[in-house]
Amino acid sequence: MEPTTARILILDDDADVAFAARMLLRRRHGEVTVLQDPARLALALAQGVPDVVLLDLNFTPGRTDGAEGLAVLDLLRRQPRPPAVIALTAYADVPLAVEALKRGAGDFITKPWDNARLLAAVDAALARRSTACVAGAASILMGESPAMAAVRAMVASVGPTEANVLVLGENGVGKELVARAIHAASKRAGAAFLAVDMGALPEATFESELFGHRKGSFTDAKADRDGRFQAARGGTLFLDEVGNMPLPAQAKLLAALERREVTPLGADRPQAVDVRIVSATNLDEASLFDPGVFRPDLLFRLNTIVIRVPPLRERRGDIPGLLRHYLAHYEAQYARPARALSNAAQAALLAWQWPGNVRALRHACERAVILAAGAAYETGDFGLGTPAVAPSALAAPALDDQTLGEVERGAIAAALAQAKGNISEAARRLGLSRAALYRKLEKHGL
Ligand SMILES: Nc1ncnc2c1ncn2[C@@H]1O[C@H](COP(=O)(O)OP(=O)(O)OP(=O)(O)O)[C@@H](O)[C@H]1O
Repeated sequence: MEPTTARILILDDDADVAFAARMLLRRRHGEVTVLQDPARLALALAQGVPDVVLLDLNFTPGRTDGAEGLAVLDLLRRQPRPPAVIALTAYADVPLAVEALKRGAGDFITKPWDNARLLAAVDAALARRSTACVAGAASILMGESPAMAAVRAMVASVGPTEANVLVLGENGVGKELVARAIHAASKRAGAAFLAVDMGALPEATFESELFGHRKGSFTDAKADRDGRFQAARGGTLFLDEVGNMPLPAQAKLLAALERREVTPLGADRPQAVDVRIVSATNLDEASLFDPGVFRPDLLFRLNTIVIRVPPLRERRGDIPGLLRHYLAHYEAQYARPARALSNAAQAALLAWQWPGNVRALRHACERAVILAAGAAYETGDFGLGTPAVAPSALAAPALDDQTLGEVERGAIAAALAQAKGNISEAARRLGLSRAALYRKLEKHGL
């Protein structure tokens, strides 16, 4: 797999830990640097702000209060374009990790980590980093269309309640932004918002990830560990891609939601949980109501309120505003001159089907800002690509005539067709994380 161009910084005083993380991440990412002394961070930042920082919260041996790490986190968050931060904590330190989440870290990993989990966390951080920049802006959910106004009105009215909300919509329509907006409008806004990709949780570790475990409950359980339900205590747990969970996992989630308590693996007593559940899926409603795909009793628990976010092609009135917003955003980010849209480009972008919705529009704007060379943005700068490939055209062509890129494009298109457009499922078939698959979809204009 080709490495990404992401810049990753590991801040950890433990040389062995930093070395292990660097070796692992270097296989997948372009630039991975290590700093063992936080005093040298200012100098490192002056040379460029990384995309992701893995931040140990305690540097001085013997210190466990996390004050040093939290101070570094504040410094990172004050950067003009702050990096995504993944806090590294000792296994017993979940309260400290939660404090880091409240102060702007995007995720946390407990040491010793699971390699697959660390790689997935970095991928997710890279994908979310851009969202976080927008989330910081005043207008989180942009769009002048009546459909978006209705979504915002729903968010404003259900946000302050404790009702569970299910957000429905295709990939890239803004479901996670809606979930964040609900959290921001709720009484829990000061506590953590924790997103979990339910479609990507392996069945074997599902319970321990969500509900935690006790030392010795399985071979690798070297210490007690809280799960996501405990970590989001007092806040909002965002169950993303909830429609992609296998049925046995659905039963376990249902039991936790019904009883409002979870039992960590190996524990003899359940623990009460205090989380508000917002979930999202890109399943169409026919599949969602198919008991062979999704348990009706679980659906009943999750969908107290349903918010449907329509695809961008059904609210084209939002396109001009989103284009203006993201072009200006990337012009500022890449220090590029402000350009107007040519009339032809404006017409083409308005007419485009946007199969990847707002995410694709956003990436198209980034690409145009980087590539544009003329006085105005032209259609070609946006790399709209060819319309979706028909599944019938996906029979594998002879390898001899193809470049590696074409083979990759074909494999991705075939996996998407087999997964009926379900991104998590296609990513699983390809052995990629969702974030990595999104990057490849952009690259190939799919
Ligand atoms: N209304 C909006 N205003 C501004 N930006 C938006 C809007 N909707 C989506 N975006 C941007 O589009 C991208 C995708 O949004 P988001 O991750 O919320 O979509 P999603 O529906 O949760 O996607 P997926 O189903 O793939 O998880 C993000 O970068 C987000 O900032």
